[in-house]
Amino acid sequence: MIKTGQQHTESLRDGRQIFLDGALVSDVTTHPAYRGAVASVARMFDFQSAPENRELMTFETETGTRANKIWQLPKSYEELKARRAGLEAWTELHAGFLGRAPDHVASCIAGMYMGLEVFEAYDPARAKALADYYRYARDNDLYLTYVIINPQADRSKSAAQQQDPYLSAGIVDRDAGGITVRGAKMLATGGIMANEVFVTCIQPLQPGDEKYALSFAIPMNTKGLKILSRKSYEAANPSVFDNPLSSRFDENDAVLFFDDVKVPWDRVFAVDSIDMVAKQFHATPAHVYQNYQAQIRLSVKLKFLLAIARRTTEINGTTGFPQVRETLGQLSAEVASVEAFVNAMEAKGTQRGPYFVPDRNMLYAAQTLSQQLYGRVLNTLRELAGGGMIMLPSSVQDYNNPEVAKLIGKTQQSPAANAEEKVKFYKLAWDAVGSEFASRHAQYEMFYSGASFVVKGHAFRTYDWDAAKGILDKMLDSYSLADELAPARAAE
Ligand SMILES: Cc1cc2nc3c(=O)[nH]c(=O)nc-3n(C[C@H](O)[C@H](O)[C@H](O)COP(=O)(O)OP(=O)(O)OC[C@H]3O[C@@H](n4cnc5c(N)ncnc54)[C@H](O)[C@@H]3O)c2cc1C
Repeated sequence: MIKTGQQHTESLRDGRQIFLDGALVSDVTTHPAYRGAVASVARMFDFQSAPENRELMTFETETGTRANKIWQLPKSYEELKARRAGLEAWTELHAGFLGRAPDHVASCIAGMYMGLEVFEAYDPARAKALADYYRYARDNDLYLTYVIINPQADRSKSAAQQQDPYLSAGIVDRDAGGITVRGAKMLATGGIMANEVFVTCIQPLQPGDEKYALSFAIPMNTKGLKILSRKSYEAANPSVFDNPLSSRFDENDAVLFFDDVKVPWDRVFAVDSIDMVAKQFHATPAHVYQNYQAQIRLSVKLKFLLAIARRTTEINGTTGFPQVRETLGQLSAEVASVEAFVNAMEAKGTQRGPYFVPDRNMLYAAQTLSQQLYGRVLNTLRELAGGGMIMLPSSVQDYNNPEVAKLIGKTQQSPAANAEEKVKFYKLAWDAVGSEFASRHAQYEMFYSGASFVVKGHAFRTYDWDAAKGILDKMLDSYSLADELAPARAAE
């Protein structure tokens, strides 16, 4: 099934329990805190279902139906590239500002499915649940989010050692029908407008944490699932002209609380096994595929920010200054490096059984460097802009006052844009660089794939140290103290 925007939007009117500002949200699709983001996701579904995008966005499944390429299991380098083209086109619709657009968790579940034998070795019943779920989610074109982190409380203690044993979501009961889960998870980005959530734990669990070792997926309207939304930037910034990003791409992040939620066995992919919960990400292509998607998204977003940088200098008449050109050159090289990493992940990809998997170490190198890069890029944009992003009308309402509108026309001048164009551009630039929405994005890019020490740990573990060591050893082997002293000793 290939959903339209309308079909997806309707699917969200399902009685889910979202709490915002102390109240229960009755309809996420019309609520002023979320409707802009919901409409943006609807546009993505419309794009994928447009007949002219059929080849770009969809593929034929083994049963002869079409599905979005986000669910595809590439068998070759060429298929991986073709899948990337679909993901890139989709990302351009939101310029990379929907971090957990439907392609992220779909890539994770597809990656888990590519490693189905790991689940089969663990428990054939759980492997069947995963395989059935992959096909179900794909064939119903579901938008999935995930919560894979236990809530922050005392990070020096394990999940079981926290004061409240059900702070982190854990199993409280089980019977022939399934498991019952109680406790919280952070942070369901996009959870308010996803169809289902994949719940598990990616942080290393300790012996004694077995009840937190779970892996399952459930609909967002499951009884007992409470979605505790963060502050809505969209609600605070309803004008598209004033805040073109906050008003339309605030995907939201929510704490999920599982209030004795019943999960049927056919939705449970792992349980009780600390080992399997780790393996589902790292012994299958899941972690690689989900984060490969994230780097594709980031490369689109960085190109968008680079274009803002260039436009800023044109608007301000500074492009010709050598120092400014140097800054733009540096920025463009940094942005190109992320695209280069995506190409390298693909070019160095390897066959894993029937599937083609992007290179793990190239991915972790990209993640390590791009976590540091994002903040630097924002800072460079601030440096190029000066006060232009601040010297702006207070809101679109200023244009309703003829006297103020005239003064705006007089004071907003540029060699490359008229007053309205200049204001329009700088409001967008500020929303990308300096608004509360932008600040949350800086936090997102630093943390969505784990704290930096975690990501660097992956880079350390997967680097081909032997190859590097071989070069060093060859050099060391090419000389010795004995060789150096030999002529003198021979002459003695
Ligand atoms: C905007 C945003 C959206 C997110 N969306 C999602 C989502 O959709 N789904 C999801 O599951 N998660 C999501 N997350 C959570 C994200 O995965 C975590 O923030 C990330 O894994 C880091 O975990 P943490 O926040 O608990 O930080 P912590 O693990 O508490 O780390 C914070 C800092 O504490 C220090 N620290 C902590 N532990 C150690 C240690 N052992 N050794 C050394 N230093 C340490 C480091 O300085 C570290 O940077 C999101 C986070 C953000 C900010």
